[in-house]
Amino acid sequence: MIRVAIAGCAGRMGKTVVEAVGAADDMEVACGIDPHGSDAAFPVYPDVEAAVGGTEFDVLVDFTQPDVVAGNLAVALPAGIDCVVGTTGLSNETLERLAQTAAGKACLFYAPNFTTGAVLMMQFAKAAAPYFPEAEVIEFHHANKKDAPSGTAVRTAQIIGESRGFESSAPGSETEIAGCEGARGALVDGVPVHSVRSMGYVASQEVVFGSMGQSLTIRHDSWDRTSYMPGVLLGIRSVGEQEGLIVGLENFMA
Ligand SMILES: NC(=O)C1=CN([C@@H]2O[C@H](COP(=O)(O)OP(=O)(O)OC[C@H]3O[C@@H](n4cnc5c(N)ncnc54)[C@H](OP(=O)(O)O)[C@@H]3O)[C@@H](O)[C@H]2O)C=CC1
Ligand SMILES: O=C(O)C1=N[C@H](C(=O)O)C[C@H](O)C1
Repeated sequence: MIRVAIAGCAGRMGKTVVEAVGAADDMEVACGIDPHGSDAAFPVYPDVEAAVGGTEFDVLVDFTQPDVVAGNLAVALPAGIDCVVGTTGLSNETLERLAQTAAGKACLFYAPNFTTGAVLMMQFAKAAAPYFPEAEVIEFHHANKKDAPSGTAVRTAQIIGESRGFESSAPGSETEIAGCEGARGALVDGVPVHSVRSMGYVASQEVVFGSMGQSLTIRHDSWDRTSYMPGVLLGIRSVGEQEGLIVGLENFMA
């Protein structure tokens, strides 16, 4: 049995992870971590330090918020606890620094998106990028999302920037004639990224490539948070055999 602690267990993703872990044959919810607690059948602690002191567990899953996750990892990793992180907003440099605190005793696995569809969208974008001088990302999320742009959009833009190997001919975030600031999006690694927030969405993204006379649009939609659960469970099952920093679910997909 893999004993799993879930940080953010009372949140939108945390609740779904509690159900998925509880339904899996090879794992159990050891405890939760959330400032408001819950009426759950497992202990819920106010912070990770209290959880480490109060309950034994093998893996910490984190779906909290950008200003919380680094503190959680700074406690769990030096204690030798493998971490599966979905919380977005941490830079690559911060992830690398935190992974080093595990000193080879634990794995830090971060996936900006746990759906297979979004991973494939990013891989298709990587393949397309060298052939199109123009690329833009439009992401659509529910109105309660705290960060913008999304972690998936940032990762997609980084992949496009790395893969295309040339400077974009897109105008970037400037317009030739001054209009409204931000109309051309935020530039991430030379790729304009546009963030839409509406109660109508869970999470969607379009990657729009262009060259003379043609465009290619790659789109992914998450309609329900259960879409992330196979990826989260795969991460929990995989980290025990790993150490150091691993970024992206593609590392574990067969
Ligand atoms: N990688 C992926 O595939 C996905 C990543 N995400 C990311 O996961 C994160 C969470 O998203 P979502 O579930 O929608 O957010 P929610 O706001 O619904 O959930 C976050 C939970 O964490 C709680 N929390 C706040 N502070 C702490 C703390 N110090 N310790 C433990 N828990 C704390 C919050 O409590 P309170 O509300 O009281 O502050 C809340 O219950 C976001 O960064 C989002 O981008 C989301 C979906 C998929
Ligand atoms: O906050 C969300 O909901 C999501 N966050 C992740 C992100 O920032 O990319 C993953 C997914 O898009 C849902």
